[in-house]
Amino acid sequence: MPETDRPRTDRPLVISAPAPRTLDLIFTPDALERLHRRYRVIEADPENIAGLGSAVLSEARYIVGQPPLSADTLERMPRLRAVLNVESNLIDNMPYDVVFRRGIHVLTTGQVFAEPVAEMGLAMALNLARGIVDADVDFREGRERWGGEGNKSARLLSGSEIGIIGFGDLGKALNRVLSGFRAKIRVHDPWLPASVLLDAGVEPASLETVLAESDFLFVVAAVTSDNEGFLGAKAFAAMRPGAAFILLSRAGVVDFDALIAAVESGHIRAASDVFPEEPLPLGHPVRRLPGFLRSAHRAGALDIAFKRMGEMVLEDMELMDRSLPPMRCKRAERETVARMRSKPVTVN
Ligand SMILES: NC(=O)C1=CN([C@@H]2O[C@H](COP(=O)(O)OP(=O)(O)OC[C@H]3O[C@@H](n4cnc5c(N)ncnc54)[C@H](O)[C@@H]3O)[C@@H](O)[C@H]2O)C=CC1
Ligand SMILES: O=C(O)C(=O)COP(=O)(O)O
Repeated sequence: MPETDRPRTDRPLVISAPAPRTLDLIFTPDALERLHRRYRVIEADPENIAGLGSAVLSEARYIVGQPPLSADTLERMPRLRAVLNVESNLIDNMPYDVVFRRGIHVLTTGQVFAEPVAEMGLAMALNLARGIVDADVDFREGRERWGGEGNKSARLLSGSEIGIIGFGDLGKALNRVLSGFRAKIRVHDPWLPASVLLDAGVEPASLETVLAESDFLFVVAAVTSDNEGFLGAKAFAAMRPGAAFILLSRAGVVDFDALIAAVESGHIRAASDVFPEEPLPLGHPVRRLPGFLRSAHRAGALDIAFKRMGEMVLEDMELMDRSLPPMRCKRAERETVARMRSKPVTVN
């Protein structure tokens, strides 16, 4: 039996606070069994980690989840090695200076969403290009237009010019799924050096260039303390007439009223997976806006993605148990962690 599968008598202690996830969501039954075989798992109220008591806090090696932690609580957790957040977004809810000074890893499993979101982005782009959903609705209602008649405003993704705003896990996955389309892909990401983009085969570009030179523009930038609402009326006006604006990260990077106005005027088309309020009120104007394709924050939330989170957590905890560094999850960086502002989901 491999060393990692052997039942342990001295099982390390894990505090479980995975909200908004649950352990059943992120672990397959087999993985959950492996978790319990290797670790003593204490379920916690994420809002009251301090209330767990000193016996638990002093033993805890890992936290699965991203609950708020005070400096006092951290002080009571001398054995803590990692916070594994089972989310994509990092929340500014713990004293990161203390966490980094202590060498505690803060890890995110957000990479699991990259392929699901990229595929949804591709589907949205093709849909905006070919009007598939609208044509289906017309067909159901008996007013379909046949052949070229139904393609008056259709265009090709192949050979087009594409912009990607944000080149983290989502942006990189999007670039991969777009690789068959012979498109020219420009990327704007102010936190990355040009060489990272060039190595990925894309052209580094300013925000102005991606806005002005794209037929399809994908937004997969995280919301940060520096960029809230940075895509507004001026940005939409700078886009090519008829271009497609595809928002996949968070509504917080966009002035949503200005986006609605730009689509309403017929200047651009848009698709979005994310909205300023979720769920969106029934009377919200974007619900009935022609030229706008809506998706109810479904891009990343696939069961296969959630189950990968559990695998990543287990693999990294097992590495750290052997005093090796975590290799599956992404580490929060001391320079940027407290600047992240993407609002966490409330519905999985
Ligand atoms: N719709 C959905 O289902 C999902 C949405 N998301 C959202 O997408 C965002 C991105 O996810 P990941 O790629 O995994 O995160 P990531 O942290 O890997 O990448 C974010 C990228 O944004 C870049 N960035 C920061 N400021 C920027 C700016 N002003 N302009 C352009 N780029 C900028 C960063 O340099 C980084 O490369 C997350 O913050 C999350 O909120 C994530 C997963 C699923
Ligand atoms: O599903 C998404 O949109 C995500 O970004 C993942 O959400 P979370 O970071 O877990 O709130």
